[in-house]
Amino acid sequence: MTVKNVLDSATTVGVIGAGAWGTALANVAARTGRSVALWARRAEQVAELTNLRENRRYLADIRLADTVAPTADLARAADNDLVLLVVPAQSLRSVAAELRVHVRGGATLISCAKGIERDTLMLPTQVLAEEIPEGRPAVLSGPSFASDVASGLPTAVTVAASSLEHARCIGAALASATFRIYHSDDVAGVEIGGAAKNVMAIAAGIAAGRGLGASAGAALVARSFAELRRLGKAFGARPETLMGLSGLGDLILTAGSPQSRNFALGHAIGSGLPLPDVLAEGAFTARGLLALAAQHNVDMPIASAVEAVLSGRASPDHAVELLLDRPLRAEN
Ligand SMILES: NC(=O)C1=CN([C@@H]2O[C@H](COP(=O)(O)OP(=O)(O)OC[C@H]3O[C@@H](n4cnc5c(N)ncnc54)[C@H](OP(=O)(O)O)[C@@H]3O)[C@@H](O)[C@H]2O)C=CC1
Ligand SMILES: O=C(CO)COP(=O)(O)O
Repeated sequence: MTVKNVLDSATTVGVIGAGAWGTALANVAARTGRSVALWARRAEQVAELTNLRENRRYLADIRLADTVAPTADLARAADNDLVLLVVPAQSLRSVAAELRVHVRGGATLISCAKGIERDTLMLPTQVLAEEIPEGRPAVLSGPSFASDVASGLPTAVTVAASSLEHARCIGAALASATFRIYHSDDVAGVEIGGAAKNVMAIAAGIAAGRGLGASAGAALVARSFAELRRLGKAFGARPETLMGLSGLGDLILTAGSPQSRNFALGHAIGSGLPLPDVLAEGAFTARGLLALAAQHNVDMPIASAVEAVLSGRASPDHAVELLLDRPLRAEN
């Protein structure tokens, strides 16, 4: 498929994964007038989506658009020009491996997951390139809660691909009045921001749960961004990407809102409450993030504190003490 016909009005869309984000993105694609196949792995979920036109477990009170066709048939969702992969980062490889035989050569594969694969330290588009070499990988990321997007509230995200023209075409194919899509060719920059901000949002939640106050919260976000920027720079990410929607924008959203599942996990840890049973990608990415940082000689004390708490090596209070005990230094 050429980049040109990504823009074709006949371009078809498949969404792999019917959680909160996959369901919201299926509705987003449907807004452009396209028919969308939405794949869920469980037949009973497909039946519910088909009969109720609602995803009660993951995105309650939002009506599934009429042109979204739920399916348990992976081939049906994969056999499209644009395929959005919206499963957790740690499941992406196994899903992509199954998908490969069904994908059209040259199909655009858009990773919508935010994380780092634990065993390989790969970013999601690297996993896609390895598992489906016939596809053309891209990433969609930015500050965007599924429920906001599905409710039609204004949202802006970034799509990145190795070719800027490819990214532009994807953006043009999926954008709508309330879903603005900026384009970029800084794929690693966009993916690092999305992975790191989830870990930082856990730190912000822990601080809020411990009652450390708004000033500490702001300091934590600023110093979290310094860590994200240092790691991004080591990967060759552009400063405007890191300061843009997928970096600073998403950090501000998730580290500042109890609506974030990563923040909510941190808040529960900090306040000693039962942990919420939701997908908090930062918990699966913290260790990989630190391993990548170590490979690049990048200091990430906040991410390190989060990992120490998650692995049980430090209590939240001890982690805070360690951060406050660090030597005073120039701000960078
Ligand atoms: N929610 C949001 O606001 C946003 C989420 N994202 C990212 O999107 C990704 C998905 O998140 P989200 O949709 O919110 O997560 P949810 O927890 O809402 O849903 C996860 C979905 O993935 C499915 N799934 C889990 N494991 C597998 C597997 N091994 N094979 C196939 N399907 C699987 C689940 O199916 P089942 O029900 O059968 O377990 C479920 O449909 C994450 O990386 C997240 O960071 C990005 C931006 C916004
Ligand atoms: O990535 C998100 C918003 O941009 C969703 O954040 P949570 O996964 O923390 O809910």
